[in-house]
Amino acid sequence: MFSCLSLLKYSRSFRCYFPRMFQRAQQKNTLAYSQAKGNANVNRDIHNYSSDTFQPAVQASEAVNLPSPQTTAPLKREFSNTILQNLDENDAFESSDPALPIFSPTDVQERNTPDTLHGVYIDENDIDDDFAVESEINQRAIPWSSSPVEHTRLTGSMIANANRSTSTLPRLVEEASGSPTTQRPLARSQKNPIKRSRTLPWALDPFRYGDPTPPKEESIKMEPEKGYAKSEFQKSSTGVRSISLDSMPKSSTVARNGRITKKASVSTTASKIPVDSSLFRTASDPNRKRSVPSIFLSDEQKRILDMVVEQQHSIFFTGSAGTGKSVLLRKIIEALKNKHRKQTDRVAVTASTGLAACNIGGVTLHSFAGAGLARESVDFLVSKIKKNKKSMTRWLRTKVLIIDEVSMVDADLMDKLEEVARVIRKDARPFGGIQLVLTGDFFQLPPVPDSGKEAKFSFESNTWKTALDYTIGLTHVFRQKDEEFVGMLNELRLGRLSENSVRKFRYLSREINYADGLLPTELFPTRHEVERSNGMRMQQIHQDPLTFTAIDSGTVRDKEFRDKLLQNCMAPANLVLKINAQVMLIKNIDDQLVNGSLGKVIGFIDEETYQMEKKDAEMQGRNPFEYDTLDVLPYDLPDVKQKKHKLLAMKKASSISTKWPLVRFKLANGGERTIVVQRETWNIELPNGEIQASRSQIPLILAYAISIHKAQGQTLDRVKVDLGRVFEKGQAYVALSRATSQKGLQILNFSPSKVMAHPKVVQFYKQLDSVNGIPIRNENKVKTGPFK
Ligand SMILES: Nc1ncnc2c1ncn2[C@@H]1O[C@H](COP(=O)(O)OP(=O)(O)OP(=O)(O)O)[C@@H](O)[C@H]1O
Ligand SMILES: [Mg+2]
Repeated sequence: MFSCLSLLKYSRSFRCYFPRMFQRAQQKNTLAYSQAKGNANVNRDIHNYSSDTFQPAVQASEAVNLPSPQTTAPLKREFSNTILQNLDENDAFESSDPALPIFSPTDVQERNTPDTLHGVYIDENDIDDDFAVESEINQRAIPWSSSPVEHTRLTGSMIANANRSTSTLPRLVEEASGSPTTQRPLARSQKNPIKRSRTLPWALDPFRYGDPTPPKEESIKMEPEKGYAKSEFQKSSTGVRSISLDSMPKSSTVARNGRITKKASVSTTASKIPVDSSLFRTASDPNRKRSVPSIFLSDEQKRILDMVVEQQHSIFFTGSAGTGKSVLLRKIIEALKNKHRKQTDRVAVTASTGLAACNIGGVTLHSFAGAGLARESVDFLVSKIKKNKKSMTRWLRTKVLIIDEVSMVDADLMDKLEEVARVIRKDARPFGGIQLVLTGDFFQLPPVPDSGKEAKFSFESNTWKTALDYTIGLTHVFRQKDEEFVGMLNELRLGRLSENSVRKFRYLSREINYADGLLPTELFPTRHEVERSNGMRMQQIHQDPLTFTAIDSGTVRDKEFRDKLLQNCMAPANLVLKINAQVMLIKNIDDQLVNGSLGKVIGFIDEETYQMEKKDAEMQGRNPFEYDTLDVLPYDLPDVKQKKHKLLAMKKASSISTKWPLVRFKLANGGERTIVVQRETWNIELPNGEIQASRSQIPLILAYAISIHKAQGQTLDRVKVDLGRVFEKGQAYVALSRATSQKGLQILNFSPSKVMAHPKVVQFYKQLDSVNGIPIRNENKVKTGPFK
């Protein structure tokens, strides 16, 4: 009788005639599932934060009686909540008040408008379905461009703009993708049943824990291939069931012996690269390396890649700043898109904030969901999504949902979207069977709460317990090579500093004089301070400014709305440069010139002048542009006739041609390279390939100052941080962990009270740690237990 009823409940006609009841039954089902899962999860999870990194710091802090975060927390919490309640995501860490990060009542009111509180989101009704797809025209690649051809592809209205301008950019058109077709909800493959075990038996890093000094040899031998090993559950002394990654089945793609060569790694190549004597590398240069730096994933990164792509597990991977989360995420996206290359809309690339989304070429989680700010009930959100074909299709087609910077996603949003997914996809499994790939570091910037509410971290959501198969931590810090500095940053991360570290951080207040004259980038908590600092520096340069205006395009035609989407983009709408201005590259160009590279504008140049100088230099056997500014060029020529000819040619060329900044970059190895910097593209792209908004701009920003919010994710060789106005938990850690070394870091107003870790986060990571203990590591071999 009971089973007959159950059958009836799930039959098609039952669904048709009693949809609410069906929905409730599904929810009940999942709730039961969640409860069972939740219980199982008491014993859950992984860790990576061995007591090596946690405990000594804590004890040391207690020993010297430093103010703990707990003692200062209530005041700060109140303070930061006041601010956070009234901010949108872009302004969350950037007050408009120069003195203090507090807002005036009008500011608060303005910022409190519903559509700004959660930053950018897409109202699907704003998108024109009938956006005309333009055909491919003139694919001529520019031979002297500093940009890879694929970065100069134009879309939509960009083409019209580009055609109107005198730009010599190649007129390429993105191949437009058609609207996705609605399909039946697809469940996750039955071949990959969801494993509900929690693990964190992570390999301790050979560099950090085995031998503190990196091996001298050219290559570092990683674990030998073990092939497919049976998943092996082990019981720790605390009764925790853990599964070792080492015993996870490995696919052939990543099970191969991982050999990381120093040469291949960005972080280790620098000292080996000779000073670039050719200075110019143009598209026609055979030696020119294109695209992003070639990075070989470490063994732990490869395993996560495998677990996501081949084994299709739902995963949260974390790790301290600089452990390569973003590098790994980009590889995961690439691999998943390749895997689903015929149906790329199966992979939804999203991030909690517009800035993070723009950095990975995705959309915000809100935009993906198509549920606006998602403050309403699940029923309301479901009906809203159902009314919009595009949103509906997205929910039905998505197989993998990637969320970057998940530390800034609120728990309530997570739970709502999880339920929405189940209801819309008519699939009672967590998140309607969508595979989740989450990444971020909860010790960095926290979620922005709704007005009047306290923000809850996503790890506090029910979804966290039910939808994730594994929580995995990356342990090897790539950004800093100095073990001592890594240790100090770890203590900072936890908000517990030893006396020794406090002394060392205080010592870093000293002035640093850089022989080459390039100044460190200053990081500030508020946007106002950033603008003031950059403005002041630019004023001191007595040169004519040149403004580079971004060419924006995309399927969103409403300019205001598109601007809003793009306001989080690292590339500004208007870039004002002057000769001698200090700039920072915001895209990876090749192995040497990467996001964060510092340089100085030495001139503005058009193609003809560039080619002419290159030719002259070749003929004279010298390096082209070996002068401080372009002004000296013609006068340096020995022959008067030649000089005159050149001046005339330059005049002619400059009157008709677009000029680009010629920038002399400082390389990590101490050398220099001078390149012409051309436009690159940033896209805000929906899973179906539709580019909602696109910005084509010179990949440079003024490097005198940037906000801590914008610096999140960056790697910087020269940094100056004033902690005087830091007001949010995680801010000091985010700011200081951008630096690659103590040598290139100056800290003003350091105080242990500025170092605040959220107690819930400390607890979250501590729990993970104390549940599973430390995996024992023996040489290069990872042991699966027993755990302490
Ligand atoms: N496998 C690798 N080999 C060599 N270098 C790497 C590797 N992975 C990451 N890196 C380098 O380490 C630095 C930090 O990487 P990444 O920005 O991905 O770290 P992250 O964990 O995302 O840091 P954050 O939390 O600060 O955003 C970058 O310079 C990156 O190029
Ligand atoms: Mg990152």
